Amino acid sequence: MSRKSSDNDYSLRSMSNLMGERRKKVNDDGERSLIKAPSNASINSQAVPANAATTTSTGDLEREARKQFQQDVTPAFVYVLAAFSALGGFLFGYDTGVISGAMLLLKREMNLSALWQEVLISSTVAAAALSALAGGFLNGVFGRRVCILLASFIFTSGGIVLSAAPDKEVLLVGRLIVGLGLGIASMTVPVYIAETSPPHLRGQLVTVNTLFITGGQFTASIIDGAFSYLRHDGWRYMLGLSVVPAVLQFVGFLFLPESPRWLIQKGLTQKARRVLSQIRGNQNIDEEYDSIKNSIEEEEKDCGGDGPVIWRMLTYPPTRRALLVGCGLQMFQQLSGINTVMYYGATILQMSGVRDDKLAIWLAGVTAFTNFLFTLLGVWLVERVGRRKLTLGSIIGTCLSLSLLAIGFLLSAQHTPPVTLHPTDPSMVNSTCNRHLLCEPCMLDPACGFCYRENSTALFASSCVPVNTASTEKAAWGRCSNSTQLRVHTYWAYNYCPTSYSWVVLLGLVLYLAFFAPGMGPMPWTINSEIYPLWARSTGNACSAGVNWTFNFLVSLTFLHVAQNLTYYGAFFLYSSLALLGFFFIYGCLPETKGRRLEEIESLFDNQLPRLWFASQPRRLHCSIFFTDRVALCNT
Ligand SMILES: O[C@H]1[C@H](O)[C@@H](O)[C@H](O)[C@@H](O)[C@H]1O
Repeated sequence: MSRKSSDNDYSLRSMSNLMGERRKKVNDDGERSLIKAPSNASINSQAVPANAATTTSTGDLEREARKQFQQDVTPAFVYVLAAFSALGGFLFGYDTGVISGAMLLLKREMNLSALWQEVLISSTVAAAALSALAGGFLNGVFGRRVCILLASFIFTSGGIVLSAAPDKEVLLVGRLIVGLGLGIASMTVPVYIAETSPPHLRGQLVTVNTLFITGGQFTASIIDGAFSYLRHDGWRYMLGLSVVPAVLQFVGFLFLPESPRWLIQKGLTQKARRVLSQIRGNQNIDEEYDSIKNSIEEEEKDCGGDGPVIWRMLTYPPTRRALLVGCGLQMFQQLSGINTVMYYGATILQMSGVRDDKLAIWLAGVTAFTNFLFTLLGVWLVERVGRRKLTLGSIIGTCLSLSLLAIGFLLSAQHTPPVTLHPTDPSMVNSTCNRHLLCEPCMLDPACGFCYRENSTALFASSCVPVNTASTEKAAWGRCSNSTQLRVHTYWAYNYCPTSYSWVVLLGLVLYLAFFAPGMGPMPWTINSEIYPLWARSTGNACSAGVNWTFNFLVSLTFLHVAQNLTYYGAFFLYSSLALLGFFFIYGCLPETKGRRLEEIESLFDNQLPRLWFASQPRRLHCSIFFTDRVALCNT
């Protein structure tokens, strides 16, 4: 280290220690409650006396210096912890994403009916919803580290069962096992990262977990694309490869420490001190240790009472409100339709003119990549603009782009091509396909597809014919059942209609991902990892993750039915309205948690829900976090 920088370090460290001493002194004088107390509307900028101006600017300097100091010495170990934990996020994304490509091969090789395909896809999500709830209990009793080890062990076993599955029943068992791992990992990893990160990096590091989720989804689509050429057993590699990150995480966590907060809660104070010094490098940990310990003691007094944690949470107003906000965020994340856009992305791109069916599997990758790319933007923004602004901006953009998507589908439906040929075949007698006179109703009927010819100026010779039950890539009979003929200006459109308005839909899709991915994608996970006090953290995260998986299950399972009943534009207008509802909910209820210590955040929920956010202005944040001695000033 150069002399200059070590001098710098030295002075910053002395300043920090000095500030620590001052805080400690105030604490010793019995003012400790002020760290937590200034939560309510009693403090605002006007309450600061006139002569506070100079104090404030000195305060700003001190604050900057302190921030700089913290940033300069954040030990690399914190990043190692976050990266190994976020492998859980990667597996979340990989295992939910890989199945769509694997299914294309599986349904052919195992002769899967539509029902079996649906069961194999949704069983994992349903198992995740249940195990996320159980994860709350496991986290509280055994700790975060054991739960992450357990999840990676389950992922490994699930991957092995899936890759070796001799029949569809064993496949189902494998998918259920993977779902159990998903539920536990999805609720534990954000909590572990939040509890081990320093406050100024917490949002960013927890958001990295969602970056890993979307990275897992993107990797899954690449692996799907690569192994789709391996017609025989390609799916075994797709499903089995998840074992690699799972084993890596398991081995890594054998050497990584437990969350210091959980250790203090369990009374393992010496061990907690050791872990804190390890993860904070050469920083002074006394202050952080005392603050965690004090808040646990206070929590025990405050939230007293007996009974299961969920009951105590529901009967104690601040945690009840936090739970409502956390679950609401997760519900609106899924109701904004992310997973329908993820599944439907390839079809949307097909509509925009990419006709090659073989490309479909790669096209899903484009959507996944866009989601990943914009989540990266979220990692950059979260500590700059804060959680609240980022989430609000994201959901309003999501709402508008969903409307644009809907308008694109509406325009396509209004200008849908007519059916001009009505070929007869004995099988048509019982088919619904010959009743459709336009492409739109033909496309919405899962039993039919649109077969047509096209030259550079027009579409002609179109018919609505039954789909081949073994493969939706061609028709059951006629021109579009013949792969050779399909190559020469004859096209088979299943699940979409050719349209000249596809660019509107495509624009809507890109804008949707650009708005959703930085905010509504990661923030529900990030915010949930910070809004509950320690005693309620595992249960709160278990409930909110359970809500996320439940709505994921409901939305993806009902999407095709909703589209059939309301048409595609109806479905996307519905998701857009739900996102608007989500905007009002977030506007009224979500406080800013950026930069606060986990121990302080509980006080943000002291107010009635719709007024919550007024209680979270940054000025008070600084009063309460850094200048305990000045809180008295702020309070006068
Ligand atoms: O935050 C994640 C992310 O946005 C994923 O792309 C999505 O598939 C998940 O359902 C969601 O929870």
